[in-house]
Amino acid sequence: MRTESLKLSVMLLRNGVSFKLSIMEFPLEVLDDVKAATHRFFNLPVEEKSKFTKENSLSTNVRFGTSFSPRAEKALEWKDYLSLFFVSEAEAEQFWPDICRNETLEYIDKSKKMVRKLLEYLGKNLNVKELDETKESLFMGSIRVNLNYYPICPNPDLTVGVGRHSDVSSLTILLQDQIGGLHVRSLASGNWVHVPPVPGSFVINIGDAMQILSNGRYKSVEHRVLANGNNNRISVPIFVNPKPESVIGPLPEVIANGEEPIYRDILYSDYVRYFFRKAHDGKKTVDYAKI
Ligand SMILES: O=C(O)CCC(=O)C(=O)O
Ligand SMILES: [Fe+2]
Repeated sequence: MRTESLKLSVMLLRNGVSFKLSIMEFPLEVLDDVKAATHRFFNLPVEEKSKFTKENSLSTNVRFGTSFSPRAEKALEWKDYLSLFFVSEAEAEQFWPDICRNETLEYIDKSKKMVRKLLEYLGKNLNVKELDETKESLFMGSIRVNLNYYPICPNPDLTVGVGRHSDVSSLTILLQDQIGGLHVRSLASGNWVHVPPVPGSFVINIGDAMQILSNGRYKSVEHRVLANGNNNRISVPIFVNPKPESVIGPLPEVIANGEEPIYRDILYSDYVRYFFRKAHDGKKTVDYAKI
């Protein structure tokens, strides 16, 4: 298998600075394979894809859909997606679409080492000495992968690919193709900054769960994707989340020195439910957890 070192750029960690964290081995073939699998799935006839809609899917962990929150949006987001919540290989074997299953499982599997490394690194700044079982279930207790497909949009000025939002994750590992269109909002200037596709790299987003667990020391990154009038685009984010049944709040290590908690303890699944009830709306969701 071809292995080449992978550039990691961590964006907007605290004050709008984007920098490279470390270099590690990652089989780039796995990334090519999951991107090809994404194209294969979305190229299926609509009857095939429709087997995985909310109404038809045999599992609540597998969902094909359009847009984000169609009933709440003023203009539909120009995006189709297949969302896969990972339970086990056996469950995936049974319910995930054959056409992209193995490639997606491999992508998750190969990403785990990198995720641990990133979380250990981020944890150090929070006085978290090691990723023991408790911390693991808070930071990386569940995994969701989305295969995103943004079709060419005839009127790209009238809508967006994805509206401005932050992710509910602790970390998001985002693989994008070469088309471009992802923007992040600089905390320092408030300006939108394009995240240019760099072959063989991931974009790593800090998500809301990390903001809450770190008592606001790490800020989740606001981002959006513009609609594109000329090209189809794909992306494949892995959302590294707390376990749905975890109670998340500022970590004891963070507030041990007397720091005032600014977030309350909330059930993670309640937070996620709240997030998905409304249209994308910037970073307001995280205020739900404020004291
Ligand atoms: O497609 C992208 O680059 C970003 C997708 C995204 O923000 C998401 O799925 O939450
Ligand atoms: Fe996102």
